[in-house]
Amino acid sequence: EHHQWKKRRLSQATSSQGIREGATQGCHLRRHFSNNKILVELDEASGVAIMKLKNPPVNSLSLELLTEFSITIEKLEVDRSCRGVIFLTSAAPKIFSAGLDITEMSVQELWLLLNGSNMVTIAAINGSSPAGGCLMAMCCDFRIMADNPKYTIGLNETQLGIVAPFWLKDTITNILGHRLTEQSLQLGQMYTSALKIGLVDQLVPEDKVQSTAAYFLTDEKMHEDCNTSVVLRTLMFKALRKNSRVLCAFLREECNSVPRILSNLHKIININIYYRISL
Ligand SMILES: CCCCC/C=C/C(=O)SCCNC(=O)CCNC(=O)[C@H](O)C(C)(C)COP(=O)(O)OP(=O)(O)OC[C@H]1O[C@@H](n2cnc3c(N)ncnc32)[C@H](O)[C@@H]1OP(=O)(O)O
Repeated sequence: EHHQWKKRRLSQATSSQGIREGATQGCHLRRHFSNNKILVELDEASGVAIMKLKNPPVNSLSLELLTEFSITIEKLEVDRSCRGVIFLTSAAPKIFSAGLDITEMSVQELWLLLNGSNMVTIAAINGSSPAGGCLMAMCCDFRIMADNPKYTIGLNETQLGIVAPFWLKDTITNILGHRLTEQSLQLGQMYTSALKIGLVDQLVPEDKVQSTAAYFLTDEKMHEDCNTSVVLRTLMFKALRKNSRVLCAFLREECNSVPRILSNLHKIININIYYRISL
């Protein structure tokens, strides 16, 4: 299975299909990376990359999508004009992702990539998000979801007869805590009230999901959050997850220079770039 994935990945990387420079819109230079299943729009002025899944009808995580996902993340990781933010969202209405395409490959590579990423990642969940769709969102640093009672999110693996592996359990435990995770996995529960249990960070009207994700990076949001930038918060997260002393020391050093950082968002962005390089 892994061999098949590697083979596909290699052939797609070498064919390099669909990478093109986009047009200038106003004074903002936008670059579009596009392949069959993933659309990326990178705004060079803000350094914000929006990554859209487009695998109709339900955005299932097929082998092809997962392969393109890996290639895209790797490209963004090394792209200096991407200042570390992805809004992961769906190009289709109503469904964020139906999860793994059951007939195909493991989703573990996606988990490794998103968890190991040095970029700030935000899931803009604009529809239902069962199983692998939920996993993908949980691997992001923040989750913004459309406020629509028809949309559910959760790990329904048990209902499908799949035993959740330890890494999936650990991911949800980090977010929900131990007891709620047990309940959630035992029942294979899908939630309509994901905010209440903390599975998502914010519910917003459907047409505001993407703009709210974008707002996370602004100075206003930083001031709202007690003058703590999203980048520093994310560094803290990642340091905790990786439990790395080096990373914690680096974070402490950056926190000491907060007043200097606060005055200028670009400095924060530079820190993030430095952080990425220094790992
Ligand atoms: C050990 C490793 C752990 C990894 C953890 C991850 C595991 C997984 O992700 S397993 C997959 C779990 N996914 C689900 O349980 C989703 C099941 N689907 C749904 O709940 C719904 O389809 C929906 C809410 C996503 C969408 O509902 P709706 O808009 O009503 O659309 P339909 O149900 O009519 O579906 C349209 C079409 O899409 C096909 N489809 C749905 N889900 C998947 C899928 N996961 N993979 C492939 N195809 C899927 C569905 O069969 C329909 O096809 P047609 O009948 O041919 O139109």
